[in-house]
Amino acid sequence: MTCVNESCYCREKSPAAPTERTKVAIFLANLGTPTAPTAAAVRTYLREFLSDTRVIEVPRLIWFFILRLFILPLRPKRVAKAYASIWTNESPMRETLLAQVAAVQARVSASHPQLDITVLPAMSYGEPSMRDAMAQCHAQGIDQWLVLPLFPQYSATSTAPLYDQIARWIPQQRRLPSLQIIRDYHAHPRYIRALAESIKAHWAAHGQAEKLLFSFHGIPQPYADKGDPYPEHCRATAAAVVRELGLHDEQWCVSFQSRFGLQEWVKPYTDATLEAWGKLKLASVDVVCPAFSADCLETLEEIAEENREIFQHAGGGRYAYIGALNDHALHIDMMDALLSPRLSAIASEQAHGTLTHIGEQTSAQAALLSSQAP
Ligand SMILES: C=CC1=C(C)c2cc3[nH]c(cc4nc(cc5[nH]c(cc1n2)c(C)c5CCC(=O)O)C(CCC(=O)O)=C4C)c(C)c3C=C
Ligand SMILES: [Fe+2]
Ligand SMILES: [Fe+2]
Repeated sequence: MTCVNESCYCREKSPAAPTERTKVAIFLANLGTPTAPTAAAVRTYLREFLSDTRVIEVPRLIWFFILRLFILPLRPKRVAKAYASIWTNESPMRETLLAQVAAVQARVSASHPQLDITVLPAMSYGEPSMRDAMAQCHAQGIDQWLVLPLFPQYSATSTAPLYDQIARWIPQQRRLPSLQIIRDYHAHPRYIRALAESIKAHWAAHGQAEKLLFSFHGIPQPYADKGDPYPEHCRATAAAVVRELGLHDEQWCVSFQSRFGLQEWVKPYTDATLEAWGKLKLASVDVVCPAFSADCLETLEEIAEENREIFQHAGGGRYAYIGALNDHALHIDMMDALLSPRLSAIASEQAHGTLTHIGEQTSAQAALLSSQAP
């Protein structure tokens, strides 16, 4: 690999061009989903998911009994039915994650041919697991890892479990990789643009509703009170998209969906908002769910079906769900934009070995050097 800067000192002084391309792993990580739309598979999934202390902060012993006596015996049957109603050959989330992996693999391999990049699917709960993905990269001797959790807004309940899994893996290893985790991208211009364009495309095809509802997955209010920045990230995402769309205040609203358990969650609630709008005889509403990078149970069933029923039963008119970004080209562009600077830095290191890149000196440094030249 030769340096692109013709005047660079590394062209003469750097070690011989490496014969092997640096191996890089990109982990595209999402929450996880059951392996089948059956009560047994949903039980296995919920047991793992709801045993995570990041997700459930109830004291362990109390939660052990609630989970085993009430939730795992009762909930899977009902939730499996909901999964069955959205299942294709696969869980939509897993199917989309695999499509995203294939699209990102094609994109980054083309844009960084000097690197040997492997893009892998990974999930916090269920298969393919983050643990297995890490083991695979380790076995292949991949020393450069980039982790992209597909949660645009950071939450201790969604993003942090991936950090935890990596942190638990680290003490078991002797040879550790170089590691970068992209914490969030809730205000990244490419993400905002992808969302705004998907909304505009929906309006072009179906017309614009009276109101646009940004419905985000909720978290319990006490978690936010203790410092989880997630609700602020959600509001910032919505405000940025609204700026891009040029909407007035009365044309849009933020709400939070998917409550679980008895405690208070971040408000306003999506179902209560839609019921109130229905009672006000709102003629039309569009709902978009920016926290979900892939369509899943919470969008295809809860938003597209359950909440439509709530709105229209209360007296509301036309109801449309604007699908997640999934593997749309602008979403893949966004992932490429998040990854590319990091890949370029690795490629640059590969080209230069450990040398400092003096070709990138500031003009002041350059002037000083030339004035000192004999
Ligand atoms: C206290 C419980 C939960 C918190 C906190 C929570 C946060 C959270 N979740 C997502 C994204 C998804 N959650 C999904 C399903 C789901 N979520 C919970 C509970 C909490 N989530 C449960 C129990 C379930 C399973 C379904 C059910 O039993 O109701 C999904 C869908 C997965 C799928 O298979 O399709 C997603 C996606 C985020 C982003 C988040 C915090 C910000
Ligand atoms: Fe150089
Ligand atoms: Fe959830």
